[in-house]
Amino acid sequence: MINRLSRGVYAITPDLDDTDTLLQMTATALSAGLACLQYRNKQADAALALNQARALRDLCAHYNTPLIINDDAELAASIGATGVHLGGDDADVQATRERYGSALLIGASCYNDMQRAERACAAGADYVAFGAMFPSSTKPKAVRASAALLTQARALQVPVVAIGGITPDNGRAIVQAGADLLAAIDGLFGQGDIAAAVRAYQLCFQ
Ligand SMILES: Cc1ncc(COP(=O)(O)OP(=O)(O)O)c(N)n1
Ligand SMILES: Cc1ncsc1CCOP(=O)(O)O
Ligand SMILES: [Mg+2]
Repeated sequence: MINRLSRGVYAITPDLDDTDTLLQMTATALSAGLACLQYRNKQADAALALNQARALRDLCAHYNTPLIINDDAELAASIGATGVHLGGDDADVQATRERYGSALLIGASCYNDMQRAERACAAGADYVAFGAMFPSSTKPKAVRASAALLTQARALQVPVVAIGGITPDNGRAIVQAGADLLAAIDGLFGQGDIAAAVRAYQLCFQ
């Protein structure tokens, strides 16, 4: 079982109804080398989410890449995903850890709040995520976080994820500030050449 994410590119899927398109785009990203994939589809009903999550589980297994399910620990556990990502409107980290034990890796949104990150780690989170680092076209109303917070978060001793408006051009400074993983939606799946975009983000870690 994967219990710690490697450094690198953390791709998050866009809201796509068309499962063939989702799988084709995601396979392209996976083939270029991701540290992690998150299935996030805020528009999907339960049947579509189950169908897409299962298909992504099989694809991620082929590429030996961890799959995180956004928002829904029950879905994550039921399909045998690596883990779940939980934010402020989602289930509590501690309750999720108590319910699923070590079966799920748990990631926690910490926005711009170091105390929230400390609480999440104390409750059993396996990684902490901060952001939005920059204006995000995907989530324009997201609160903004500073790069300095990433540096402080190193002390938590779990992988630090940065999210929100991250591009290959601004990502290097974010890695230098302390991010272990760069999470992106539009900078990857909004690009004409998804594999080239993954490789461009990878350069931020060199
Ligand atoms: C890696 C990562 N970081 C942050 C988020 C945002 O989670 P949340 O605040 O619960 O918002 P939604 O994504 O559910 O709209 C994330 N999904 N992944
Ligand atoms: C889910 C989420 N949480 C904060 S910003 C964001 C969206 C990230 O998408 P993008 O990489 O397109 O800015
Ligand atoms: Mg959420």
